[in-house]
Amino acid sequence: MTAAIDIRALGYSFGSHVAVDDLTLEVEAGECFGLLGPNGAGKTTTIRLLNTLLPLQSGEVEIFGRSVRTDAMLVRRLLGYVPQQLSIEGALTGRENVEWFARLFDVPRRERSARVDEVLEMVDLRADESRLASTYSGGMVRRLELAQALVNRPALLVLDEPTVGLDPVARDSVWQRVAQMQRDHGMTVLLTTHYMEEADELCDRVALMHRGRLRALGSPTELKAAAGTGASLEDVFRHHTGEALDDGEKGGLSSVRATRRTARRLG
Ligand SMILES: Nc1ncnc2c1ncn2[C@@H]1O[C@H](COP(=O)(O)OP(=O)(O)OP(=O)(O)O)[C@@H](O)[C@H]1O
Repeated sequence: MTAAIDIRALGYSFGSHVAVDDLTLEVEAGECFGLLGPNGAGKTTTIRLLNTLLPLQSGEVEIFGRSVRTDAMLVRRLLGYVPQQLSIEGALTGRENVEWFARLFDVPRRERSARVDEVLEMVDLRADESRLASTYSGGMVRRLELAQALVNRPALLVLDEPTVGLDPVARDSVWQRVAQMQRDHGMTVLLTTHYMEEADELCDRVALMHRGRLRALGSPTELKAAAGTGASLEDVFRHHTGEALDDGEKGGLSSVRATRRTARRLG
């Protein structure tokens, strides 16, 4: 069966700095797959390579058998993407934001209105669709971004740190939506998160990245069992790298959390 994501010997450098180093990884169709690691591990670079936002330097990536190198337009049609940075427009209403994406992704004109209704329903924002997005809470903004990413009915949903900076209730609500959509639509989901307990609960398999390299790959249960009795995914990471997960660069996890917290409300 064709893999949803097939990454082979992927490498990417910013000048002399190696961000992704010989990464080989397959994600199966229908899987919820977590890419985990501290700041600077190379997760966002990997995601930007597979969603065609960065050009490949070395290695190959195929999405459902389509090469990102030669079939970039087809790959984009297969993908929904929620980036780390906010991607919604505060001066538009929630509904207008989703309509804008529907146009951008060529959802046929006569289907647009029904599709927008459908995704706003999925993320529970129908009642608030006429409010300006600048009045939304952080959790509502993230759910609106999910609706945008889903409006072209992607086979693969890619989420880069979708819940960092949100409070536990808002995080839970975003994850519940993702899990439900995956169940209901058989979508493949690739996500990055700093929240190990969530990765543990949601992901069928995870890859631990550290300094651009793959350090461990497997189901959370397998990885934890191999790291010792009672081990958590944090322990698994320490076991494979000798470092704690929040020992990354740029001030580590707390600085990213702070960044997202300030970005929580638009306007
Ligand atoms: N545009 C850029 N120019 C130079 N270096 C970059 C650039 N983008 C990323 N890097 C560097 O490449 C490495 C990998 O960064 P990347 O953003 O992929 O990591 P990450 O695992 O996603 O971390 P984070 O959670 O902070 O986004 C880091 O050392 C980072 O500083």
